[in-house]
Amino acid sequence: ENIDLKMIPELSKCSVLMRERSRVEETIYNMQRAGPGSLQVISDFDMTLTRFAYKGQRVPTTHSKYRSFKIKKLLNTYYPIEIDARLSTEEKLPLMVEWWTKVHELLIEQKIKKDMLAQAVKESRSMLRDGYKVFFDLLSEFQVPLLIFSAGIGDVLEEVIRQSQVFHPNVHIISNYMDFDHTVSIRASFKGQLIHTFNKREGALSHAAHLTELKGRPNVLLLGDSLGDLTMADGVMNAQNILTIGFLNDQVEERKESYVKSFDIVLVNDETLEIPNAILKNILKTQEHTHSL
Ligand SMILES: Nc1ccn([C@@H]2O[C@H](COP(=O)(O)O)[C@@H](O)[C@H]2O)c(=O)n1
Repeated sequence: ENIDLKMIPELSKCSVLMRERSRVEETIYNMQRAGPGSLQVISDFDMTLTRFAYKGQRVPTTHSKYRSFKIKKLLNTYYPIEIDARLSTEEKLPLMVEWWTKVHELLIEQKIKKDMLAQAVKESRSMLRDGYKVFFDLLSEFQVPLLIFSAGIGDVLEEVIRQSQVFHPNVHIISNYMDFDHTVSIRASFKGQLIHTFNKREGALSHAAHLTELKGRPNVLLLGDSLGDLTMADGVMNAQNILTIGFLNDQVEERKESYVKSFDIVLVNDETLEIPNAILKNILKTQEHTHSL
């Protein structure tokens, strides 16, 4: 027994691609039956919860809030490598570590002050995707944990969602955090193990797997914009139903095939959270699960 996807008319839009429609139907149906208590949402941040572009211009990522000429130069060198469909993940890995390490060093050199962070975010052009409020508020209302798993900068990410007034208690974050040292001079280094686009599996196993708030929730809605994001649910114990949604923001023709092969639902050049919201409303607002109790 499956749900009828006509119940979610948004999925018929031409920007929505599905490899196996019946699998999507079955997974949403299973999630609906199991109800909110079985669900967790795991999402990437930059270019997944935030917009990729606005009015033809790239929206800054958490790293680029502190944009300097050198950081921009690194972005121009390494971002094309990150999204190059002709390179394997193995080939990209050392280059990603190199990129993140260099940028973190540059950020440390900038001697960022913790109390200047809020102002920096306020002045930046950071933008969550349209529909973000519905997304965050809905998950909060139904007490569904949202794990934001980001290779960006945690302190900046937190400030973006705080200023957007959606940093609800059900939000949990795994990211790269700056280590502010207030005792000597205010100086920043980074805490813990580096997270980049293609090592999220390690973070999922070492951190996400131990978050008590996520335990006993075998159904996962996963949102990402990179193939590396697909490993974010690898730490989920006894997973039952995983529905993956991939935002294909850039290099669309070159990457379409691999995205459709890898994600259950692919959203092409969609700057909104309309589709995840429609699916969540269907899963959470249906009365089905109450009948099955
Ligand atoms: N110096 C850098 C390094 C990375 N990025 C981009 O940020 C994204 C990582 O954050 P997620 O929340 O998406 O995990 C990554 O995809 C890079 O493109 C950057 O802008 N500058």
